[in-house]
Amino acid sequence: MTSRGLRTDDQDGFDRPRRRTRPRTKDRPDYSDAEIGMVITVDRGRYRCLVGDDREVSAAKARQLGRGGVIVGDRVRLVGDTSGEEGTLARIVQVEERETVLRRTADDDDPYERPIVANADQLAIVTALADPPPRTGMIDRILVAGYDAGLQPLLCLTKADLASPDELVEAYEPLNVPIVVTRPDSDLSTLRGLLAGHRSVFVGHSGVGKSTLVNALIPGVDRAIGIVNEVTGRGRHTSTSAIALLLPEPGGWVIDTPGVRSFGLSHVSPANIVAAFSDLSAFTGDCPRGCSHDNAAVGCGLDEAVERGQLSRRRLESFRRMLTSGQ
Ligand SMILES: Nc1nc2c(ncn2[C@@H]2O[C@H](COP(=O)(O)OP(=O)(O)OP(=O)(O)O)[C@@H](O)[C@H]2O)c(=O)[nH]1
Ligand SMILES: [Zn+2]
Repeated sequence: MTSRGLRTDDQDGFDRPRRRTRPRTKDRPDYSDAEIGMVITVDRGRYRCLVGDDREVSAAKARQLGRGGVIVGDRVRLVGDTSGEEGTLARIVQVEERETVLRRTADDDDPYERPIVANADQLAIVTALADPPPRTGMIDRILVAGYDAGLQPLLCLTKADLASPDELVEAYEPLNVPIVVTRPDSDLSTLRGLLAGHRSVFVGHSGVGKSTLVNALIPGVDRAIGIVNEVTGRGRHTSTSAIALLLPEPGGWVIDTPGVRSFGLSHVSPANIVAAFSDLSAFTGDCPRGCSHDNAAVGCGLDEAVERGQLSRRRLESFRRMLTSGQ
């Protein structure tokens, strides 16, 4: 792989190929026979990587990779001591091209993109039915980020012992998003089935029960459950990085992420989101150039499809509500 194949979120930090007369091999070392690992978590500049099936290697980032640029889910080339033995440290010299990147902006006025997870294919939006109360705006925004990143969404409604899921189920059914409802001691086989063979990122507000779910899905894993410390007033669960965890047979990965307060979307374009829905993109071919496809759009092909009876009004409304949350 050449360094031109790199896709990172911190391009400036990377040593881009420059035009020189010196032999190219000097500029672009060949790491194609370096070992490949998957980054499973990041902690204070140390990257824990899984090499092969069961070797966990701690690694630092080579200086040429600059700031940022390596995130959980990345496939990386490792050199140096990759034995994984206690006290050893390998070096990440290259990031393989990413299939997907889930990102958010801290808020919409802050255009700095914060990539969260690489190479996932499914996005589990975890929302509590109560405590904390569900916020559809937040669900919509995470959905938008997921569609933009090319991830299959999945809505996971927790704490059904505290409140009914009916209203939310009704609101999200038109989007054809799979919905799973859980409560303490619920049978998780439907959820397991949806996760099998996928790399699923779990995203949601703090306290919705992500860690509780992960613990139930993966025997032996001990994700800290958020209990507020009475002395410090802060949550005991202070992890700041995502972590990738292997699911038991039939396999797949869960990537648990720290709770988020907001989900900025200034990096997302409406065209990208429409493209994620084949039932809608079929009608946007005749939209005026640069059509925003939202309620304010004039001559939008989606409205015309509703007029002709080819698209349900409810479906369009629910799509537009989601779209508006991304602006
Ligand atoms: N009643 C009820 N409580 C739940 C359920 N699931 C989780 N909880 C409780 O909700 C609280 C928060 O759960 P966590 O699993 O720590 O939530 P989290 O989403 O991982 O939170 P962060 O780590 O801050 O992102 C804990 O006290 C759990 O015991 C549920 O289905 N019903
Ligand atoms: Zn349109």
